[in-house]
Amino acid sequence: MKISQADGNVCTIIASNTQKQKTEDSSDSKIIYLKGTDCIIKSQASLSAFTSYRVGGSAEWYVAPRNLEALQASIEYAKEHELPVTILGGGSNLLVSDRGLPGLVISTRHLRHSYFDPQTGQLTVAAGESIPTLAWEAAKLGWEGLEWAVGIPGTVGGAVVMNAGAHNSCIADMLVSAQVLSPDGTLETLTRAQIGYSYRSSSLQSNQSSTECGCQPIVTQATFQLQPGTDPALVLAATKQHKQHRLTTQPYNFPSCGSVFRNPTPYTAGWLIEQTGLKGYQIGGAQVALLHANFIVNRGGAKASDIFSLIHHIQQQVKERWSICLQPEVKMIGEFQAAG
Ligand SMILES: Cc1cc2nc3c(=O)[nH]c(=O)nc-3n(C[C@H](O)[C@H](O)[C@H](O)COP(=O)(O)OP(=O)(O)OC[C@H]3O[C@@H](n4cnc5c(N)ncnc54)[C@H](O)[C@@H]3O)c2cc1C
Ligand SMILES: NC(=O)C1=CN([C@@H]2O[C@H](COP(=O)(O)OP(=O)(O)OC[C@H]3O[C@@H](n4cnc5c(N)ncnc54)[C@H](OP(=O)(O)O)[C@@H]3O)[C@@H](O)[C@H]2O)C=CC1
Ligand SMILES: C=C(O[C@H]1[C@H](O)[C@@H](CO)O[C@H](OP(=O)(O)OP(=O)(O)OC[C@H]2O[C@@H](n3ccc(=O)[nH]c3=O)[C@H](O)[C@@H]2O)[C@@H]1NC(C)=O)C(=O)O
Repeated sequence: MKISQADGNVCTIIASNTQKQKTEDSSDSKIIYLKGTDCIIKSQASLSAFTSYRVGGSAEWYVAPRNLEALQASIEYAKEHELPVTILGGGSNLLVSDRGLPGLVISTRHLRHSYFDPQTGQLTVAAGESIPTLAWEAAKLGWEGLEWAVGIPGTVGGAVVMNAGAHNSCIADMLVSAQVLSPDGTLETLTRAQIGYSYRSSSLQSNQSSTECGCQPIVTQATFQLQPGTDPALVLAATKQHKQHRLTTQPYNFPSCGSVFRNPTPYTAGWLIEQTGLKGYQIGGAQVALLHANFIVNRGGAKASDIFSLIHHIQQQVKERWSICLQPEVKMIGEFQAAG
């Protein structure tokens, strides 16, 4: 991002009676420093680099707070300016519109800390920590419980909200509690039972990612119950096996969001899509993966609209052939134009 220093266009705006923010303008971007924090809010920040599909337009405003205070200040800023808020974790389950997102996108990727408590076997981690990194760290310590999670390239927050899972395990199996920042600004600790989990679903998932003037509950931290005390070599071996299985059954060589659709019991989406003859089917740069039909991969230069159109094409074809409506697991956010 270019910031024009030459025109010296630095101004101060009053966001509330008590808080001042400084802004620097340039022709194509603007930066706002939130007073009392090390937080910078940028305008027109491209989101494609922050999503695993590598597509999508820009956030009207973007911030990546490094601590709870900065997160709260960001939310206050959004409220004061009546900006809708979208929460971005690792962006590995998101399809962001080519037109970008209005309002403030809050990335949790800089909310970092982790503590493995050997007394309790509990792992307490901030929302922005990487799930696969934690899985490898736990394995190296000889702690069992997260072997299945390698290869899921998301954050703790995203995994808690999505109830990420693989190989017959999921986050709900090991979550003790999650710390959540509510839209009214209060912090509360929710137990697994309070979160209400089911397959790839939780009560923390909002219907819309961008909510009007305010935001969805934000997971700031989670505690998982693991089992310490195993020979690290054994846990590492199991973890490597899971990763290897993924590499042979799922396409990791092109950008994707993992499974596009939830599995409709008693079928699997991949099987249904393959049996419908759609493997390899392509719209623009978006393709039904050859290795796994429930993955759509960006073969290069795909637009979000290509992926969106392909999702709809798959749904239509599978409905026609099997009378089954595939439900997307991927969260589509921003404006999309349904095909006629
Ligand atoms: C190659 C590949 C393999 C994958 N394999 C699997 C798999 O095996 N199993 C599986 O379950 N998933 C898998 N996924 C999908 C994805 O990684 C998971 O859904 C993951 O949990 C998403 O986490 P994230 O941090 O990237 O969330 P994002 O994609 O950033 O966000 C997902 C949703 O959660 C919300 N959100 C994110 N963080 C927070 C927070 N802190 N507070 C509140 N809301 C939040 C967002 O607003 C959004 O609605 C895969 C993806 C890829 C690319
Ligand atoms: N198709 C897609 O759209 C995308 C796929 N991916 C894939 O998702 C997976 C997860 O990605 P990513 O989040 O980068 O996590 P990785 O699993 O690649 O790495 C996470 C951490 O774990 C460590 N680690 C990795 N392998 C081992 C090992 N064998 N032994 C010990 N430590 C290890 C890494 O250390 P070190 O840094 O030392 O290697 C790193 O710190 C990867 O397979 C990646 O290729 C990721 C993003 C998008
Ligand atoms: C990747 C994700 O999660 C994955 C998770 O990694 C894996 C491993 O546990 O199991 C689920 O996939 P999946 O049900 O497709 O698992 P797989 O073992 O690959 O396939 C299931 C069955 O479908 C068949 N299959 C799969 C792909 C395909 O193109 N054709 C096909 O016929 C397989 O032969 C197998 O009999 C999760 N997907 C869902 C929607 O539940 C994700 O959620 O993003």
